[in-house]
Amino acid sequence: MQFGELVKALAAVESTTQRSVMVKLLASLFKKALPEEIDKVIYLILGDLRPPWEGLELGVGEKLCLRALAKATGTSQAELESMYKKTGDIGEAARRALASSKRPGLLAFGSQKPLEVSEVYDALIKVARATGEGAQDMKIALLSSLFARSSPEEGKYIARFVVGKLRLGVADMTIIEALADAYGVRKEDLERAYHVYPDLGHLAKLVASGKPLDEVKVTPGVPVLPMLAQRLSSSSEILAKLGGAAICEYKYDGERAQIHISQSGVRIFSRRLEDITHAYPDVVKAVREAVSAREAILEGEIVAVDPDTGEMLPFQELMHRKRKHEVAAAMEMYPTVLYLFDIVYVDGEDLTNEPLIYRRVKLSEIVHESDKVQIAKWQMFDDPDTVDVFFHEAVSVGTEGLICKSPTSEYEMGARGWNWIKYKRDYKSEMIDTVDLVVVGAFYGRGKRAGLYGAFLLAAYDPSSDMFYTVCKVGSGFTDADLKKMYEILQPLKIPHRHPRVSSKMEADVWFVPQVVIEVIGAEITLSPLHTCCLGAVRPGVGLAVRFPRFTGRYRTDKGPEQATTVAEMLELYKRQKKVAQPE
Ligand SMILES: Nc1ncnc2c1ncn2[C@@H]1O[C@H](COP(=O)(O)OP(=O)(O)OP(=O)(O)O)[C@@H](O)[C@H]1O
Repeated sequence: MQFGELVKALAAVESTTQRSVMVKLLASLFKKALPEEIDKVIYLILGDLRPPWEGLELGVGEKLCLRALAKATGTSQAELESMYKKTGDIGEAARRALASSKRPGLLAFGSQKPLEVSEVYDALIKVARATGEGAQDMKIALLSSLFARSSPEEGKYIARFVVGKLRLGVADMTIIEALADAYGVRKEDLERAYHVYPDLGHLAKLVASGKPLDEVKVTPGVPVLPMLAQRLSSSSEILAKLGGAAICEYKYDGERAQIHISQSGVRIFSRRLEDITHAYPDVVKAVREAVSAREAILEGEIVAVDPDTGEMLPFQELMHRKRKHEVAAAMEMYPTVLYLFDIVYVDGEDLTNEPLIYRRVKLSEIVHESDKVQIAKWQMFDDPDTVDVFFHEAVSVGTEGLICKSPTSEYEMGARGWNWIKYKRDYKSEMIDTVDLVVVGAFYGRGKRAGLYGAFLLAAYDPSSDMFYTVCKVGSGFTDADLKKMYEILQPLKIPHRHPRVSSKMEADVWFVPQVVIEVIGAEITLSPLHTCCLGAVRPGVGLAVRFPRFTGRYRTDKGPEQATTVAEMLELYKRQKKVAQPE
């Protein structure tokens, strides 16, 4: 196909206001393409040389494009820049420059063979693949000879394409419809294939050469469209919707990761199927060590954790991974844990049609849990009250709530069905004041904190029973000096068992006589079945906990344990918290 033909179709697509006309225009263009070039036609229309998840980038900025144009047309760069500024469209600048060009040293346009789609595509691939030393000059040379051979109208689209501003508004679904129309295949079949193998160039080639779409299979290295969740706000509704029983999993607050293990190594894809492997070298390494499979596709959530305590941090802390040059530092300051919750494929076996409960078994067979790779915490329930208790536990330890799943459901690629239902809070609260809590136990530290305590179990005081009730485990906010000091002041208070005046569901590594009081602040006070403070006061079976607690740095030596924050004050603080609406 001549490139001019594609350009004519693009101009027509651009001028139409009707989506149905757009589909028709694309369909008639596709009909004219040969099977060996249809993929190139499609990639050019979509504005990416390869499916985006392959991560091939042209590496051409506006400056470079203008330099190539200057070289091809003999127009000065300053003039090109001012044309661009005036029109706001690099394509228009290219068109004008080519139209008025004297084409120095080259044949006049029209006296040479017209450009073919394949030639343009192949040249652009070369531009993309030029890397390393001399890459810039190479890219300019390749582009300028492409411009030199193109008509003004062709140059317009090439310029827009290379700087990533094609902006035709053609979406993947538009292409799917046009392909269905052009080749007489069912749109649903194409959609299904697309969920399994989201590469429209590849699929178009199959249909154009008359190959059946059911040959398209789940393939390690090629991301599948992720299964998504609906949302409901009560556990009874959720259980009813799921037929009475549900696998409930912690809903971790991090970045969704589709992890592919194949011959070519480990690759990680985001929720939007971008290749995010470069941001998580630590996850790649941990997966290699923890997963025993030659090939697999796993699904999980990458969560930032406090390097000293291993406790989960809010999602925002992952943002430090987004800039390439910051990844190494971010790995130190914000290490991650990968929580795996599904498996789509393992060693030649496509698991998408297997029930979740079976996939869960497979997952635990091939994953050997470590500090860095764990299986998402889950439990099966058929009673709304116990779901709620699990939900409060999940929130209090720093997750967003639960994802409740039908135990018998398949892995539905690309679907937001009712087999996965998220259960989050509508409101988040904000802790309005610090609290002074008593240290009743401690947990041994790891890594930098080895030999000291890594976290402490804290309690509030109840004057009516003269007992201490636990309310959080805190490891954040302590400097190295603080940790040493804590170890020293607690040493004489060590006892071989829980103090009789302490009520706790948690098992600490070390117990103390309740005496030391420290000041703590948290993100909020939540319900939690893990702690005994105000147990049953708000809901049966659950107490109160400080979520994301941290030491403020203040030792309340002025306070004895009986002057610590009381359980009644905790309840009051819980009730008086500011509620802020949770974004969807
Ligand atoms: N155990 C789990 N099972 C499935 N997803 C989980 C789990 N834990 C955390 N998640 C995350 O929760 C996301 C869905 O919920 P959420 O509402 O937070 O995300 P969203 O981007 O707003 O919605 P969605 O991804 O459904 O469009 C999943 O995409 C996944 O990243």
